[in-house]
Amino acid sequence: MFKVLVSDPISDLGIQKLVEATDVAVDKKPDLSEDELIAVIGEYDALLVRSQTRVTARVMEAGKQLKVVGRAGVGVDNIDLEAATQRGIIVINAPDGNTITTCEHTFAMMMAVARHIPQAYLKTVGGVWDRKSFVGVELRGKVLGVLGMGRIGSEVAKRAKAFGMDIWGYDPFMTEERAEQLGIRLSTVDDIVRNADFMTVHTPLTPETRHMIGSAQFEVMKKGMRIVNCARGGIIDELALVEAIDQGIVAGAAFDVFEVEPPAADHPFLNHPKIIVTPHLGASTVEAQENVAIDVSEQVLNILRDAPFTNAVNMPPIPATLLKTLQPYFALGEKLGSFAAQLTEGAVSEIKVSYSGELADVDTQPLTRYIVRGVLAHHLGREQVNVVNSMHLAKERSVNIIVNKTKESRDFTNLVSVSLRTKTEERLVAGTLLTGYGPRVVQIDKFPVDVAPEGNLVLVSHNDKPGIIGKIGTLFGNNDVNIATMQVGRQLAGGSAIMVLTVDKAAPKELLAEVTALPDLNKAKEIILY
Ligand SMILES: NC(=O)C1=CN([C@@H]2O[C@H](COP(=O)(O)OP(=O)(O)OC[C@H]3O[C@@H](n4cnc5c(N)ncnc54)[C@H](O)[C@@H]3O)[C@@H](O)[C@H]2O)C=CC1
Ligand SMILES: O=C(O)CCC(=O)C(=O)O
Repeated sequence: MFKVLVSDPISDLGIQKLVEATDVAVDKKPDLSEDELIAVIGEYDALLVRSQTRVTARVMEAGKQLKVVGRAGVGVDNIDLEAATQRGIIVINAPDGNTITTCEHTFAMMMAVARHIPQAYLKTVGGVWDRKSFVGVELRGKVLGVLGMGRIGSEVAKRAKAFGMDIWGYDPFMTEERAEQLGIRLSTVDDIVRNADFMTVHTPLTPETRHMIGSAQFEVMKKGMRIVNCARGGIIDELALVEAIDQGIVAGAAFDVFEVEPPAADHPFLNHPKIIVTPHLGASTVEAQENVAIDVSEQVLNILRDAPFTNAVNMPPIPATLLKTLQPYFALGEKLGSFAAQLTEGAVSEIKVSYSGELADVDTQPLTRYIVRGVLAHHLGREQVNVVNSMHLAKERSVNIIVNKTKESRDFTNLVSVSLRTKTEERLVAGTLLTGYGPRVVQIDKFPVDVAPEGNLVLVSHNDKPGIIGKIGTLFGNNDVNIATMQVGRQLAGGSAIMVLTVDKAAPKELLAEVTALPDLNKAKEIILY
């Protein structure tokens, strides 16, 4: 008999299939503290959660029988994925079930902020008949900026059209064709910030999206903008937003999510007259909670019964012998993918992977998944993309994947090359495993190099002229950024060349701008490899 623990409020109807299964016993224990959960988790095979239960490494460690953690919802930021993967615990989510519900909540918030509904309600029930203080604005004819055009962002855009809004969208994976299909204007964050009347965010929280709207954006923002966040706290800098409202830049904001949940009693959003809030209710409808619970229950049953399953957000099993051969390449593959993604500008439409040398004889599919993960995770977030779902996510975004194999591998026993195609360019990064040295990047575009793919790198493209290295070294020194290694690659003396620097800390944007402004410099770009 399998034992399943449900530790958050999850729809009864949704988990009916689990409850009725003759080989499963379900216990519901909501509101457990971490220690209470640790005390009981040892006897369970599966754990079902929403967003309240924090499934930490300690919980996983105590879950000696635990085979699967099911998240009834999208975001898995309350689950320690690394710890789960290390212990072979499969983590699954239900990515589709709450899309419409969250989109509708976004609209509820957008309309509430446009018409001051919560503020007017409070006054009216308090006995004050005040019609002057709450003059609102129409949605019709206004520019709506949507940051993140995935499942929820796309549904928001479709509905906003019915309100007669002019929709400007930004997503690193959105192509012009997709924007045309949706009838929206493919835009940039900067354009949206400068032109939108309403802005809504629908991205995951990643190092790249954290504070993507902060003081720099508020400084140039269109005056009178109204901002909605029903995605994740932290995408918009909370303190900078309050300042922007108080300075009259932002007219109002509606937030369903907070950087820390629940927010402290003295959080500046609470009691602010121009900010309305809900307690992370985006997915809280009867329908969505049923949908996500049904999806996740079905997958949990499949996993417990050893049947095929979908929507795993961490590692799948790979046959032991294949794993032995491929494992050393996984980190290299993911880093090459990430390197190539950071090098490339615009929406990626094709990922071409070539395996040369000894890799030509083995099933490289699991490795391709790592490479695709590296490419996609740069924009989608590492917790959202894994080796189980990376190919599926690429397909969903119409990214074509081509794999070639050849026994020939120039001077290396093995060579993995990853090239990414966008509408305007094709960029290539190739790497190898060198015995005794580990992963190395050996080619960037047409230039041979030899670089360890880790930490903070700066890639400089320039003309091969005397004195350039010295000038760059001086600028880095002046900015207190220590250069650990420097590699220069060129094809012909005096022609175009690249320089790859490994640096001890992130290079500030201003420094990169100074380097780019040097004579004979084309571009300086930061590449971060974890
Ligand atoms: N408030 C709530 O209760 C709920 C919140 N959510 C949250 O909403 C967010 C969106 O969910 P979905 O649409 O289902 O996810 P999704 O994965 O379908 O879409 C996210 C999109 O964000 C894009 N993106 C990544 N980095 C970006 C950047 N720097 N700039 C612009 N776009 C970027 C991705 O390319 C992707 O298309 C997630 O954070 C999710 O956790 C989801 C459901 C309920
Ligand atoms: O379970 C919930 O209500 C939270 C939903 C959510 O934020 C998500 O699915 O990402």
